[in-house]
Amino acid sequence: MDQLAPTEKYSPYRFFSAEQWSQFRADTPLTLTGDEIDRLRSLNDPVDLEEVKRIYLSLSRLLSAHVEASQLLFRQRQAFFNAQDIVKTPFIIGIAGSVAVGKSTTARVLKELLARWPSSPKVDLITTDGFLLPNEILRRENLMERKGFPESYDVGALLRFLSGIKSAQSSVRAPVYSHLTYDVIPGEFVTIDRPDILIFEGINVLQPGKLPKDGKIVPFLSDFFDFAIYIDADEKLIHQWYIQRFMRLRETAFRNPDSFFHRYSQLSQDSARAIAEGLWANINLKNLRENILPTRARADLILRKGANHLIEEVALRKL
Ligand SMILES: Nc1ncnc2c1ncn2[C@@H]1O[C@H](COP(=O)(O)OP(=O)(O)OP(=O)(O)O)[C@@H](O)[C@H]1O
Ligand SMILES: CC(C)(CO)[C@@H](O)C(=O)NCCC(=O)O
Repeated sequence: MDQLAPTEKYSPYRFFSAEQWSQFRADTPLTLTGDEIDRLRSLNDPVDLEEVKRIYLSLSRLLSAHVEASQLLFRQRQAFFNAQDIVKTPFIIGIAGSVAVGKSTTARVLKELLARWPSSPKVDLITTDGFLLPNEILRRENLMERKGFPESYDVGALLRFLSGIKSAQSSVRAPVYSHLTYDVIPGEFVTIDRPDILIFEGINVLQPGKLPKDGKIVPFLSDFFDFAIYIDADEKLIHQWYIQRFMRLRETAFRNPDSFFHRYSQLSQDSARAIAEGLWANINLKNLRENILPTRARADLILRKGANHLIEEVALRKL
C-alpha cells in the first residue's frame, strides 16, 4: 500500500490486499441482488456484486463482530450496575473521505447489508450535508467559497444530534441538504428514532470540533462513534472522478431549471470543465489537503480505491 503502509511493523494498522481481505468473508452470505446494487450506486461509481463479495461481505462480518461485542459489553455493564433500566444506545459508524470519493455509495451498500443481518437490525443513514449552514448565512459570512470547510457547518447542531442519538433519545431530527438547490432545505428534517445502527457519513466526521464563532474547542464528533471508516484514493483519481461527475451532471441534473448549477448546462463543454476545475482546485482539493486527509489516521478502517473505483487495499487498525 504505497501511501498507507511504509513500515507495517510500527504502524497502528494491519494492511491487506483486496484479495486477502476478501477471504475474511468466511461464510457470510450474499444478501443483495444485482438489481438492488444498481439502485444503490451513485452516479459514476461502478460498484457491483463482485465488489460487494470481494470487500463488503468481510466488512459486514467484521462490523457484526463489533456490534455483538458492544451488545455484550452493554449487558455486562447492566449486570455491573445491577440496573435493568439502562437503555441500549445505537451503534454509530462514521464514514469519512473526500468529496466525490464515493462515500454515499459505500454508506448505502453498508446500510442494506447490515439491515439484512439475521437479527434484522434497524439501520439509519444520515449525511452531514444537512448540517451545512444555509447559503444565506454562508453568503453573509463570506463563506460560499468555503462550503465543506469546518467553519461552514453548524458544529453545535452536529454535536447535539449525535449526543441525542447516543443517549437513546427518541425522534432526533436531522436537517436535509439538496444537491439540486445547493442549499439546506428550509424546515425539512428526517427523524431518527432509536435505530440499532446509525451510519453517519460526511467529509468532516473525523474532524475535531471547534465552534466557528468563538473558536472554543468542543468534543470530536467521533467521540460518539463505535467504528470509523475512511474512504481513500489518490488525489489525482478523486480529481478525475469529481470532474467526470460534474460533466455528467451537466447532461442530467443541471438541465433542471431548479438546479443551482443550471447555468453551467448552457455553457460550452470547455467552459463548464473550467468551472469544475476551479471548484475542485479552490474548494474541494484544498479542503481535502487541509482538513480531510489529516483525519485519515483516526479511522479504524481505511478502504483505498484504485483507478476504477474498486477497492485495492484495506488497512485495519490493530486493536
Ligand atoms: N450538483 C449536484 N446536483 C445533483 N446531484 C449531485 C450534485 N453534486 C453531487 N450530487 C450527487 O449527490 C450525492 C452526494 O454528493 P456529494 O458531493 O455529497 O458526494 P460525496 O458524498 O462527497 O461524494 P461521494 O458520495 O461520491 O463520496 C452523489 O450521489 C452525487 O452524485
Ligand atoms: C456538500 C459538500 C460540501 C459535501 O458533500 C460538497 O458536495 C460541495 O458542495 N462542495 C463545494 C464545492 C462544490 O460545489 O463542489
